[in-house]
Amino acid sequence: MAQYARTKGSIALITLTNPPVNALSSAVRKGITETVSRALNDTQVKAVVLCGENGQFCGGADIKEFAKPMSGPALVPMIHAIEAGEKPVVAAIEGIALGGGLELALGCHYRVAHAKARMGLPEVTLGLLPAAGGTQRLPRLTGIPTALELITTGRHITAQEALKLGIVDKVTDGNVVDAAMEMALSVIGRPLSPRRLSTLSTPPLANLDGVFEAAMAQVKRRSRGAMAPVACVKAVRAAAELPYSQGMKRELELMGTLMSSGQAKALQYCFFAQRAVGKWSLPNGAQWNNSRPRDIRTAGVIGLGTMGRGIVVSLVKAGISVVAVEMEEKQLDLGRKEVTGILERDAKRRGVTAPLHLISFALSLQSLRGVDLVIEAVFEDMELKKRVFADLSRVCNQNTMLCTNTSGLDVDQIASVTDRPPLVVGMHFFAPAHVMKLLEVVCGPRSSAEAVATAMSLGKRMGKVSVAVGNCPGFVGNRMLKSYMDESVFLLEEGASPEQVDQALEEFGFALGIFKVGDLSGLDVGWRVRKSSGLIGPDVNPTFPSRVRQGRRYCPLPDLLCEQGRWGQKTGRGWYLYDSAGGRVARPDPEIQRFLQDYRLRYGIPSRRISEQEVVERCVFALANEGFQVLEDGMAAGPEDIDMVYVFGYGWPRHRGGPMFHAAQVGLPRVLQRLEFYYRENPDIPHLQPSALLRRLVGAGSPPIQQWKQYIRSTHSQL
Ligand SMILES: C[C@H](O)[C@H](C)C(=O)SCCNC(=O)CCNC(=O)[C@H](O)C(C)(C)COP(=O)([O-])OP(=O)([O-])OC[C@H]1O[C@@H](n2cnc3c(N)ncnc32)[C@H](O)[C@@H]1OP(=O)([O-])[O-]
Repeated sequence: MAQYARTKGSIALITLTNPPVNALSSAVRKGITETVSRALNDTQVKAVVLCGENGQFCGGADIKEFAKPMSGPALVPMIHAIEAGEKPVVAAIEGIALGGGLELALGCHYRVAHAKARMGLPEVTLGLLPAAGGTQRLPRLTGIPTALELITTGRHITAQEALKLGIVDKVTDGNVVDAAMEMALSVIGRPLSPRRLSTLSTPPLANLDGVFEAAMAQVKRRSRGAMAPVACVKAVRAAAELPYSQGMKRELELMGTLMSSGQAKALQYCFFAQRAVGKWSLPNGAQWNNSRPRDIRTAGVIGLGTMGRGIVVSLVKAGISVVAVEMEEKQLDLGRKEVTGILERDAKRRGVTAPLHLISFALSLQSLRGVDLVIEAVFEDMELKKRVFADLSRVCNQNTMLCTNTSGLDVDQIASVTDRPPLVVGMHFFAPAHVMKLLEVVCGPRSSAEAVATAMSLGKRMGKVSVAVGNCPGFVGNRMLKSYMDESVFLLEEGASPEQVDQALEEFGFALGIFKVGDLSGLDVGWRVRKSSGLIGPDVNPTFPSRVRQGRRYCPLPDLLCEQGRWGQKTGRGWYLYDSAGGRVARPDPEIQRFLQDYRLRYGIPSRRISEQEVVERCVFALANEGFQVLEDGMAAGPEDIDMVYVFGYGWPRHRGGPMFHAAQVGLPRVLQRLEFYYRENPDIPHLQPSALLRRLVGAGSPPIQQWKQYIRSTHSQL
């Protein structure tokens, strides 16, 4: 919808009205087409100002319409009518001008932006490209290199940067519509052809081939199999080599290859899933829009190890004052140095002052008496955590919320030693905590709606994607990861090599294969967890460790590596070899090949050729199968929650949507059939046995993922 008004005598003011972001739905496109035609034909009107309602210019095409057949006026001719019109049109950009919204503004003859406005062409993050002339007009305005960078990254830029790049003509701190009116009045009568971007030639560029080859190499390296960035480079190249009309044909052609692709569907699913997980609900009816979060102004963090430091930095960057506690002087000084260093480097990068005034460091829990919320990040040991929570319960004010950063221990057990179980939740951050976007908010059976609401909104303030999950061993992410990791080592037993498995998973789209991830995070971490869970103990024969533990198949390979001091990067050798302890570059280790051959011989395991398909299917389908079990156990509210955990916490390739979305895209009958096949081959691996929910969904004709919740029969949901 677009409103029309004539103001200042000769200016037509067209206002986009489609809350919350004035997306260019078919109704809005119809409204713009009609009002622009009215303004161009109204003899009283000398110029036009285009703006958006509610302090937002335009969030681009309506993503919700992509799944439906196209209706209403098309964007390209709509924008062309504005540009070709004989009256100057000024875009008044407030809030956001993104995607089709910026393309609309690029079709205008002048652009005025409010100082706080943000602009960009983020289509690539939706698996698409700017298909309303953005790939042809932007290069003509900014030149090729800038257009390539903005279109292949999809990043948002500030009004100041847009002014510097020549994308906007003026930036104002005042009322942007007034400023646009002023500009409109000032340009009446001036020639418009120099302002029609489509008629301009793209600024010439030396070494054109070199620039595009480098850009293509970079997007291929960065996007690990994603199609859209590659298509974006090709579309911008058309702007450099072809006249506008042919360039537009190329843009449309390339958009056609993306629009119906599985990747675009996956990325658009992620867009809405990321917003859906914020709309949490609990079995007792409490939910995101009926539970008031507390306003957290002060926080305490206990334990300044790797996790604690990252959590302090994230809290401070969210403007919260923090008391950072560490029991030992040496550890406290180390933590202070690290935290201050990270904040200063970050502030330098952003050209601001580091908010060091928001942090204080202390050696005693007493200093946490008055804070609103405490996050505990001490060593992953239940007894230690219980001692800390019992002390906190004594020291902190009655209303202080107590949160644990445990990565898998029972939150309710920790809560049980306090005087306030309803105010205890898990806030499970991912390393490095000031970088990784995922936050698992673990709802214990006694956690109150207020506590969950507070943790979820605090996560959002810290720039995290907060996902509410149930309290079970490993919660959602680590619980599912166990099946994936187990499958990867079982494949080594049967004949694969770490490089082969990692290569298959990296080609699938993971940033790093599972064995490189193991070496990065330290193989000794999992070793300690297996010891504390009783999987490894004095009863295990050290020379011929059993391959059956707790009644299921077990692979002792990782334990045998750790016993040899192969802990990964930190010791310079793990599944791979590194130049030195702490080395980062992984090289295949011939010793590992020999070690695996000896191991198979010793256990009489026939080695066989394992295909890339089998590697991916067994790892990724095992993950999804456990995901179905997590849903059935009520530990995640829906498939979106699981998928966002994996996209934001475990490096799952975003252009594949997430383990559950991927299973839906492959086709649930196929996933079921493959799992049945692998389970028949390996009856001693229970996590390959297809989950009841998967069977039920296939039985119901594989309904779309958005309807899966109806088929979940969780008897004891926690969410
Ligand atoms: C031809 C052309 O070349 C092509 C093809 C295109 O143009 S493709 C489209 C390109 N445009 C984009 O990629 C911009 C996408 N949007 C955003 O990045 C963000 O939304 C935001 C604008 C920066 C605001 O962030 P926010 O944090 O303040 O609020 P929110 O929670 O995110 O959003 C508030 C509500 O608005 C909904 N929403 C936002 N943008 C939307 C859009 N473009 N279409 C439909 N709905 C949208 C969103 O789902 C949520 O709904 P609900 O959950 O409340 O029901």
